[in-house]
Amino acid sequence: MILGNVLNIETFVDLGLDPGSANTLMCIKDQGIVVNEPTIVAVESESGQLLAFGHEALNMHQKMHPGIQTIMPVTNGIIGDYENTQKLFRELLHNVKPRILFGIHRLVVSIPLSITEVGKRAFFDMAEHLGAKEAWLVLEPIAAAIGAGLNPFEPVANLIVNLGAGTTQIAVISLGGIVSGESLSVSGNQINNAIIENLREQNNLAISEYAAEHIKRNIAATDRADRESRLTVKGFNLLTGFPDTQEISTAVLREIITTPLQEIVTAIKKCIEVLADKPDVAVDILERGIYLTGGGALLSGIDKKIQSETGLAVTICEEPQTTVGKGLCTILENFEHYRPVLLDNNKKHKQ
Ligand SMILES: Nc1ncnc2c1ncn2[C@@H]1O[C@H](COP(=O)(O)OP(=O)(O)OP(=O)(O)O)[C@@H](O)[C@H]1O
Repeated sequence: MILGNVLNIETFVDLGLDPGSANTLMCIKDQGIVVNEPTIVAVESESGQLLAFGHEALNMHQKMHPGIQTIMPVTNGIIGDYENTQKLFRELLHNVKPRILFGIHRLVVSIPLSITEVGKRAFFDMAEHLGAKEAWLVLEPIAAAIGAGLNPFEPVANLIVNLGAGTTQIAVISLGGIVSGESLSVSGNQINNAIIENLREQNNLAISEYAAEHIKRNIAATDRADRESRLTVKGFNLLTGFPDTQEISTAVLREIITTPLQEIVTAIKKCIEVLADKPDVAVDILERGIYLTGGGALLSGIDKKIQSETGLAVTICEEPQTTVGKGLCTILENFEHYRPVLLDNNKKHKQ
């Protein structure tokens, strides 16, 4: 409830949290996405004191001196560093506008398919530390399906592929559950790593994560989506021991990212192949195709690549990096309707 437009303060809110390996999104019921920041903090190495978070910390990444450390506390969609995740979420919440006066009533967090019971417990503990009265979890592909405007309860199967930074989540969803699913630890980060490793080995050029990200955003997954050209790549020449600039053809760079992309395509195919004993589900997928969500769906030509390898139509969802966040908003706004797809911590919720 808004306390006052003049004060611009909320009392208790229902909050959605999409804690990605690269980006954290938060949404508030009836207000949409209110936070979209990189999942990173910068801390003082000795004391661990927080110096910066989100975009500001990302700008410091890989440019620090030994006195400063940057940490990406969420790994593959699960909490890797509890203390720094908590610091980050607290700061992000503190910056939410309109200000939250008393705290969180209901918190819904998206989690990857591969999460363990310990991983779920970490999110429930985090919710308690953040002062949430109720905590709920939802599998990321289900939140993505809802965000894409699909009805997860329908007796019709939908194939969702969420291409994040740390994981690729592939799921066939029908009747509110996962018919066939796979959580692959090959996604945007692994494509960047392939670029970094190949240029180091083949060109003796050491480049930053930032440079690899820039390259990836300027090449395509298939030659049919790419206009052949050359990219200027700056880095450190390991032979001369000096900074260096090299012109590298997009065809060569595209070849470098083929291996991780092929692993993603193979995993999608496997998820479809296990449907041999469920022909009706397979027919639904044939008719409806594949829905791509997550920031990785923005890789130029990835739809064409998956389409040519699977023979299925591929739809890239609008603003795919926010599809899960949009799904969380929809869940908060229709909580009782979506409750069957949510997991709680089996504790009695505080009144
Ligand atoms: N234009 C683009 N071309 C290619 N890749 C892109 C583009 N824009 C963003 N990405 C990639 O999208 C990924 C981030 O997507 P997203 O924010 O959905 O991931 P995340 O939710 O943080 O990760 P995860 O779900 O794995 O925990 C990064 O790997 C980034 O490189």
